[in-house]
Amino acid sequence: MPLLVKICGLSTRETLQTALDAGADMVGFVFFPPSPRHLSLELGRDLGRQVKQRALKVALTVDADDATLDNIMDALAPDIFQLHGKESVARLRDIKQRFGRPVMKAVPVETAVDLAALPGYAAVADRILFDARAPKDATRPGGLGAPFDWHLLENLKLALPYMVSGGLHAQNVADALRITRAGGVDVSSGVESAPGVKDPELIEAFIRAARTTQELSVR
Ligand SMILES: O=C(O)c1ccccc1N[C@@H]1O[C@H](COP(=O)(O)O)[C@@H](O)[C@H]1O
Repeated sequence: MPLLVKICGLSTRETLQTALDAGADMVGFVFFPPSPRHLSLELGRDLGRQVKQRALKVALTVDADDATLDNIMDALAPDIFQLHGKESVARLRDIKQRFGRPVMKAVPVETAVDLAALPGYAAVADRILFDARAPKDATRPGGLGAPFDWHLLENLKLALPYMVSGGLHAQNVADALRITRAGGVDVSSGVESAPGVKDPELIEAFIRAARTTQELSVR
């Protein structure tokens, strides 16, 4: 299976174009007001049009209600929802039924105990995204540039595609992939010069590093 590379938190036409031209498989748009990457619906609509099916459009939400998801559907027409809050298995099922889109459930990881939630989610989600558990006083549950202990996933057996995120950047993505054997990687802070400010060169370097790892592991 080819490696999936997702660049998340894009908020300008220029950096979205960089991600598309560099070959991102998924481009993520954040709809969560406390985030420095939060998009208005109008900007989401504009950026969504620019994608032109060159990558999958991912709508990142955190415990969003139906009205919010309705608005995002109308503006962005996402290919997949990334649910990054405390959404229950039942809520995942509701969202899939109501919106007819696949869902990627973010699972926060700090210790092995956090993996106990997996069987429930795996029965409904289309994909799992492992991210570092945010500190209790954090203003958001992700996008903090912090990694988790990738060795926790070393012996994972999951009959579902999964991606890894949290504190990734061009210099550590190879190690993350080697240890976790994930089918995809997702980055936000590691391709920014400041919170919410994407850096074109860092985006290109990240995608290049991830693809190089992929080529080496195929040989
Ligand atoms: O990017 C955000 O601001 C964000 C807000 C709320 C939930 C998740 C968020 N981002 C996601 O977090 C992970 C890790 O990001 P980072 O590379 O460590 O900055 C990634 O999946 C982002 O999509």
